[in-house]
Amino acid sequence: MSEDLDQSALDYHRYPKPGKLAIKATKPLANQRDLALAYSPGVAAACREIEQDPLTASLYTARSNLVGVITNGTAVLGLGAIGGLASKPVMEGKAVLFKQFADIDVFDIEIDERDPEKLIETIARLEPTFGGINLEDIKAPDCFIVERALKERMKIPVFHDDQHGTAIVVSAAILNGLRVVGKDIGQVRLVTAGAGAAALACVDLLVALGLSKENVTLTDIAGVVYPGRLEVMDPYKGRYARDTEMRTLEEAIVGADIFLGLSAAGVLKPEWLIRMADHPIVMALANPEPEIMPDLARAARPDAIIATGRSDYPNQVNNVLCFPFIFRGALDCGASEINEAMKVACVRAIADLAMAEPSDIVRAAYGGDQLQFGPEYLIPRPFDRRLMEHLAPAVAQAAMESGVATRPIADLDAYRQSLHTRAYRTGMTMKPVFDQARTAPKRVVFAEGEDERVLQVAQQAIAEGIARPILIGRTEIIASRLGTLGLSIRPGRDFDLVVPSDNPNFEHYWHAFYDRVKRRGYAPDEVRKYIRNDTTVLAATMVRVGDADAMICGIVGRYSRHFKHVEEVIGAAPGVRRLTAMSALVLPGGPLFMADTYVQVDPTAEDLVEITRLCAAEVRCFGLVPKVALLSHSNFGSHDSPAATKMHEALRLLRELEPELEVEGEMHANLAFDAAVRQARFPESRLTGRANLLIMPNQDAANIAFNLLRTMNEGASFGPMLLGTDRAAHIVTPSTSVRGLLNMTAIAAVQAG
Ligand SMILES: NC(=O)C1=CN([C@@H]2O[C@H](COP(=O)(O)OP(=O)(O)OC[C@H]3O[C@@H](n4cnc5c(N)ncnc54)[C@H](OP(=O)(O)O)[C@@H]3O)[C@@H](O)[C@H]2O)C=CC1
Ligand SMILES: CC(=O)C(=O)O
Ligand SMILES: [Mg+2]
Repeated sequence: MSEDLDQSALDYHRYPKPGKLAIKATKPLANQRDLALAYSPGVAAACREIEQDPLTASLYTARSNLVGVITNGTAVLGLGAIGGLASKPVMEGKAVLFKQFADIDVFDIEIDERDPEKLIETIARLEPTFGGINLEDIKAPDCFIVERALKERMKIPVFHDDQHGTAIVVSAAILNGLRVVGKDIGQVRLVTAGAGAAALACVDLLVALGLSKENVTLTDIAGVVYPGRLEVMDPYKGRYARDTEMRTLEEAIVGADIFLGLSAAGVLKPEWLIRMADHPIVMALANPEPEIMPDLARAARPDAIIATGRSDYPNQVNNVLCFPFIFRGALDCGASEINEAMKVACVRAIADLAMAEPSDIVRAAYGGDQLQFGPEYLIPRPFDRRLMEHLAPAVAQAAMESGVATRPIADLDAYRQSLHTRAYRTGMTMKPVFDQARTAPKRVVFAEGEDERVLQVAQQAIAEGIARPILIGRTEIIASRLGTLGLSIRPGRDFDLVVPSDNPNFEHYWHAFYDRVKRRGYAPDEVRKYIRNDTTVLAATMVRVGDADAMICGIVGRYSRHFKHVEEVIGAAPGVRRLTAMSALVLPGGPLFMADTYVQVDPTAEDLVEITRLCAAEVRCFGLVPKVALLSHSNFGSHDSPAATKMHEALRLLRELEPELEVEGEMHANLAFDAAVRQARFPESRLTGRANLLIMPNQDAANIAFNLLRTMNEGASFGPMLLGTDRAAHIVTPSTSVRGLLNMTAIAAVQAG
């Protein structure tokens, strides 16, 4: 790992609060009454119910959505037995993945105990706390003993992620790899590097899926596992001992179709690859350094299909693709265990999803990457938001069919639909935008380049690879603030610096600005002053003449002042009548966009149509299908005030101009979110589910609603995004945070592309 990545990782873990997790209350506790309900005496009612019927724990406590990620720190990634305390960042990390990918809550538990029997005793006693147990990074063969004993003793799913999570993802990748190369699982020969937790579970599952046991050769630190071997042996490896003269991986790999590495860095030599069968599958999955780097493997065997556990190469085979989603399905149907049928269902669902036609939404989420099933795309990517709705129902169905579901799901289609909605509210709103920005980083100029938030964002934007920042400001101020903040970026090397008082392009810029505003009452002298003193004018002019691709201003001063200059210098794109501002919130129900929050005070019906179309196009950049509600005090024609009539007229025009757009109105705000009430009130509604874009009748309504929601919810907000401009330009507000500014940088960079 580079020193830079190390330092960034340390900062990530340390600031603004140490660690990656916190506990959040889900019920109000604001007054004496709340206290009486949450705690004594009210809480006793919930206790009594559970005492009488233990299944009601899923109704009155968080247990049914709570997983324990439990380790003793004896085989942490490829780092070895580093102990419970040092393993805590990994376990907190697993917890965050559970939450972000599948909305599952986790307590990470690190236990200082190496004796398997004592470990079993400790974990078994935690059953009242959890809906499921995810064992992590416990060394082989202890992990087999611990898992088997806990499965027997506990009535909740116990799942050793390094074994089964890995095995499920590896099996999906191998099944699909064999499809690509046209080989039959019953015929192929597989050789492993590693005979520990992950490797043995992979081989077990592959054998269950049709791999012939006779075609498997295990190798580990002592070479080939054969009958009678004494060195580092255990009965678990012994099950695959092969009667052969071969003693080394170098010998065993000759003629093999599949190499499965779950061992250590650099174990596989390129020259050995040459002796594998045609079109070999090479899975080098040791973390963080694989058994062979993909470039070396590719050079030795151009016909190979190659996978690693890393995110920086194609075909990332990592258990993160499995554990959040298999637990989602298991928890939702109250499964008492995760059995073989559920694992196989998960394998098939992962494999099938990779072969499904990628939607435009998924393509957008990966910056337009070609996600076509083939040698470089064997299994879905971890950020594929379809994973939860495909995998969890398949797992739940298998649990029900195999009789282990204590709370069977009556309507799987409705369940699938609810997961679809859930997948879009798990904090990944900005992901598609960042991915798109990364594909072709743009030059983004910041008018307030001396601001500390801008300096931090500049460093992060460079690290994220989303933009090349241009900062407007004074050399010495920026240098001193970079020092105070401990930031490593430097002008010239990492970003460009434009000093207004010493600007070599001064002549060029003031002429360009003058050209734009000479008919707006500006005199040449005044224009020169603006270019020297007003950094918003300077930034906008740079974008206008092509010296920057996008701009961000507004951290200091009023929105209206910045807007005036941006409108003068950059103006509207051809075909756009008026600019508009859209703001966004990330709410528990998913992202919510609103317009016009800052620019158009009282838009006409025609203006509202343009606002809706500009905003809907922007919503698509977030990988979302726009669902638009035109809001009003009137409900489907219940009032005929001018404000209600213009919303009604806007809908009529939108139906003509954008018949494909899912838009409905005019309606009360609650109907935008509550599909059932909407359907009862107006059965012909063309809006389905929850609206994600609210178009308000005027700026007062939009701005007030946005600020109310922003204050009352803890969720992130971003924007305002200025839409309809001829070049990408955004005016943020003085209260913007570093994260908000970084988001706007990514949005600006994407628009500039
Ligand atoms: N991509 C993914 O999703 C996952 C990757 N992994 C990675 O797989 C590796 C193994 O993990 P896990 O099974 O949990 O750990 P274990 O400790 O249970 O097993 C490690 C195995 O690798 C063998 N081994 C170690 N060093 C060498 C070497 N130099 N040459 C040959 N064999 C070697 C060990 O041999 P011996 O038995 O003789 O000691 C043992 O069989 C780790 O790097 C881990 O990060 C694990 C889980 C998921
Ligand atoms: C990915 C994982 O769980 C491991 O490497 O241990
Ligand atoms: Mg692990």
